[in-house]
Amino acid sequence: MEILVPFATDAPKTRLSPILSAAERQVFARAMLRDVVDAIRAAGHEPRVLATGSLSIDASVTVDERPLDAAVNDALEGHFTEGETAPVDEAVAIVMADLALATPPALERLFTADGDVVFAPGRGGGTNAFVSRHPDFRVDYHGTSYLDHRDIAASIGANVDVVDSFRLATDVDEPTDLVEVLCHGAGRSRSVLEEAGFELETADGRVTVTRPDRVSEAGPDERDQSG
Ligand SMILES: Nc1nc2c(ncn2[C@@H]2O[C@H](COP(=O)(O)OP(=O)(O)OP(=O)(O)O)[C@@H](O)[C@H]2O)c(=O)[nH]1
Ligand SMILES: C[C@H](OP(=O)(O)O)C(=O)O
Repeated sequence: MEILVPFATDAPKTRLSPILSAAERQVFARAMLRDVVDAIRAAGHEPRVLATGSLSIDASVTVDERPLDAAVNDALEGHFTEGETAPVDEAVAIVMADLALATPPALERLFTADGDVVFAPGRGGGTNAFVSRHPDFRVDYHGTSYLDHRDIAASIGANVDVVDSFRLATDVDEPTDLVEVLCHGAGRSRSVLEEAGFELETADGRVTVTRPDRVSEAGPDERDQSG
């Protein structure tokens, strides 16, 4: 199975800017990417990173500067048209790079599920990962992409399966998502947060993350600029 991991190299994870500086977001995004690559490998597959720019990582990297949909759709099309001899039933998977909780067993469930298109939906309406065995399936990310992708699958007559997985549904987009990494994560993503001083905080029965040694009026980016 061909497995692609899209990755935005410049200014990744902007929604984490309230709690991570630009430089920290670069480090954290790369840590998540490496955890995802490792989990895919441990599930028995060799992924290829589909990046917007050059990237130093121990994995195959294809650079495509175009926006996400264009880059992924070109890869999907190429997968099914590449060479007359390519087996028509060979699957291709797209796994997002911000699935910090992804484990080999969770990925294996996705990779082995039946269906022309198999989705691992993300919390909040996104499409965190999918497998396609249908040559005409194309993506339309952002917004409620999971619902849009189901519509696209229906429009081409593809049968759909869905993998219900907490680990694959948890993409790390917002500051509150760091709670999940500290609660359930392992590997580099969690280590980066711990080394940056993040801790879980429980107040009034709610769990958030806090960074006791960095409490400041200024946001992370402002702190960076002030040195
Ligand atoms: N190849 C490629 N990957 C992208 C692009 N935009 C986002 N990604 C990747 O797609 C996945 C999901 O994207 P988002 O959750 O929006 O991540 P992001 O763009 O880093 O985060 P925000 O800036 O907060 O939206 C992540 O693995 C990103 O690295 C793009 O234009 N090209
Ligand atoms: C790419 C996008 O990611 P999200 O913004 O939902 O994290 C999506 O899954 O459609």
